[in-house]
Amino acid sequence: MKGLSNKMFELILGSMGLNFEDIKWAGPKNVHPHSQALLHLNSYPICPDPTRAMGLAPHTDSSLLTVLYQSYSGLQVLGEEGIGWVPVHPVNGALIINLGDLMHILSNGRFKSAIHRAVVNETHHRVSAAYFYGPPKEEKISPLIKLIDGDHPPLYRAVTWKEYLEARAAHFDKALESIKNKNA
Ligand SMILES: O=C(O)CCC(=O)C(=O)O
Ligand SMILES: [Fe+2]
Repeated sequence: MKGLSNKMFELILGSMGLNFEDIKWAGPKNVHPHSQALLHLNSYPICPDPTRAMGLAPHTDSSLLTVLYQSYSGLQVLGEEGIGWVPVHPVNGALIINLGDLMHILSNGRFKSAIHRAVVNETHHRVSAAYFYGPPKEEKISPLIKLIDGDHPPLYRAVTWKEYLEARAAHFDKALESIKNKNA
């Protein structure tokens, strides 16, 4: 899981013309980043009336990225501008990659964290496993210096993963807003 997450992170950085050398804690190229991760196991029992229950309420993940396995359909992602909830169905042998708020901050908003939720169903006990991948505890995450210029000021102040989780506890879905630079 860690190897896959490192690779995904490297590819995402690459798409912005960057690599691990641009991230202090990630270390030089070809050396694995000193990341940390958390595993969440979710269980959603069969529900006789899914219209009256929510599996997991809408949220963004706080991680840099999340690798998600789901046993049965139920994950939904909120599309942009009136598209509404889009189901993400499981594909045999495939995992889902969700971008989290720390990636949103690190990329200075180029990569948006995805709002998603999980719904329950009448026929299947559903399980999912979410592997949250992020920086080491003490490392501050801020918009990467190479993505900042006169036209692109840093949108967010620097936070550790722990500090960001504290902002989430205090501000819920307004956490990203709460660490936004005033002049940005
Ligand atoms: O059960 C799912 O598909 C979603 C799980 C999830 O979003 C989470 O654990 O953060
Ligand atoms: Fe999530």
